[in-house]
Amino acid sequence: MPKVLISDKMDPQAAQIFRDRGVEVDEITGLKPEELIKIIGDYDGLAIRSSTTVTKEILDAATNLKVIGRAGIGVDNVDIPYASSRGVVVMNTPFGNSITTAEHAIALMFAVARQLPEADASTQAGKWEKNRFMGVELTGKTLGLIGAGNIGSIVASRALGLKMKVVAFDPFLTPERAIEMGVEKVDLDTLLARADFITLHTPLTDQTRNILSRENLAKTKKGVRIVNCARGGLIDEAALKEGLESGHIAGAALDVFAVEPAKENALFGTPNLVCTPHLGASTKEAQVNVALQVAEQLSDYLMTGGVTNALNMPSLSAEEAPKLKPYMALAEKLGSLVGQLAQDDLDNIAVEVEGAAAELNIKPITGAVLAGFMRRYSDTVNMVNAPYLAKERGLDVREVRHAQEGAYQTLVRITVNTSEGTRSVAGTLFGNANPRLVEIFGISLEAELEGDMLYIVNEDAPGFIGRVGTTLGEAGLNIGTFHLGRRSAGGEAILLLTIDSAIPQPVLDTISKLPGVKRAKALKF
Ligand SMILES: NC(=O)c1ccc[n+]([C@@H]2O[C@H](COP(=O)([O-])OP(=O)(O)OC[C@H]3O[C@@H](n4cnc5c(N)ncnc54)[C@H](O)[C@@H]3O)[C@@H](O)[C@H]2O)c1
Ligand SMILES: O=C(O)[C@H](O)COP(=O)(O)O
Repeated sequence: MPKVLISDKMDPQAAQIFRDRGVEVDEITGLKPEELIKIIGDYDGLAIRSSTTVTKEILDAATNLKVIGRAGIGVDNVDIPYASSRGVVVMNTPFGNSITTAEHAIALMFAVARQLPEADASTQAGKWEKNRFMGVELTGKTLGLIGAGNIGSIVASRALGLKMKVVAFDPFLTPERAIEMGVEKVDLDTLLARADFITLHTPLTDQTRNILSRENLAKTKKGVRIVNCARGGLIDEAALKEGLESGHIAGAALDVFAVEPAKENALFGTPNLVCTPHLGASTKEAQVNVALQVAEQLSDYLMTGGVTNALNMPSLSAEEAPKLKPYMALAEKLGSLVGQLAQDDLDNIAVEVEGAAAELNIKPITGAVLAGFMRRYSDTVNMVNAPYLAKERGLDVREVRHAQEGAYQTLVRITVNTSEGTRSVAGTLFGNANPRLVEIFGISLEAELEGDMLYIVNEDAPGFIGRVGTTLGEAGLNIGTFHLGRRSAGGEAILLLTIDSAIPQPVLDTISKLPGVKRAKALKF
């Protein structure tokens, strides 16, 4: 039974879903990194929010870990490249808390426009400072959205409802989508010059880090108010403090900070600053959503192989997974066959699907081909890290679909260009379930790729098969299955045998020296 650790506070329904789906679950929150390192080796899955940081050291200790699920959106607390290189799938729940977070951004915008926290504190202190708090209306003001994805677009729709004008800077926002959202797409400098309010809704990346830098803050309109409900590193906090103190920035509301938990921060106490402790996603509704989603996604992956919302692997729905599984088994075997037989250090591989296979999601099939193929370089390759390792090695991967059926109702073919020319192998599924090799280097040959196998390329000649049988027999090796194909009578032939045990090198050497043998190789599947 797979085992999952929930290491951050999560709605209790998550644990219940794991149990209902046959996954063992432990909930241990507040662990220090060294404590997590000690126990993580026991788990197949890890469910987190933003408090657990998944570092290289934790991943190195996570010897059984297959999947990390983030109950929320931001995954900047997970070393995704390293998780990928270790074959660990990383998933998030990209929509579960978007409305809640957008509402928090709007709430902060009102709070900063009307100085609500300070007015509240003053009133409850008995001061009745009616003349101290003079706010601004949102109606008619320009909101500058930096990032117009899921949350940004919800903020835009709410702001339009409040009769604001919305301009958006997002390099990936298409003009059509901008029109659909009712916003004006602008460049960053235009946004900075025109916005009365700026809200941030991008992930923290190398491109967005410090997007509101000192230089960019200086380009904002005097009296601008800034709301950050995305990630702390997006704003230069020291420059923001100076802007607030000088009065150039009329107010700022921050839910997120460069260093969290932000128990101390130079910004605290600055005038016209409103702060919340990373509460963007903290509503009952959002927490139920993300907890249910993450538990379902992790259970699906661990129990059925279904992949949803993965950041480092193509999606594979729980409905698709059973259909694709036999194809992935076939693809992995074909990839492994090519990897074992390739004599060159290949820099290209093409995956072609034909007939029924062409109607399926090709990405998992390609992932499986690469996993099989890349095993020639490393034993720890799987579908998650294979595409990354392939990219690292500069392997050019091509995918081709042929909707038309050929000789087989469904076919997967792998082709590589080698120094000796183009080579391809192909396989099909018998009964939609059983992977079979059907062609190897232009020769028709049907075989199951299973266990220890012996591959021989020879000149077709009388008595050859007998000599191979005798050599194996004399070495005490039992032939399980026997498959033969040839280009033409007397031409090049391929012999593929399953042997009940591994083939010792001296036996292979003897076979290689038999008359007519061009190549003999032991294979393992
Ligand atoms: N405060 C919270 O509790 C809380 C809750 C949920 C999400 N978040 C954070 O909010 C942010 C946005 O989440 P989302 O769901 O809208 O993400 P999203 O992926 O749907 O949208 C992000 C948008 O940013 C845009 N973008 C990327 N690079 C950019 C750049 N250089 N300049 C401008 N735009 C750029 C993308 O094109 C995309 O449209 C994330 O950082 C997420 O972690 C915070
Ligand atoms: O990216 C997110 O989903 C938010 O930052 C929420 O973080 P939390 O789950 O720690 O509240």
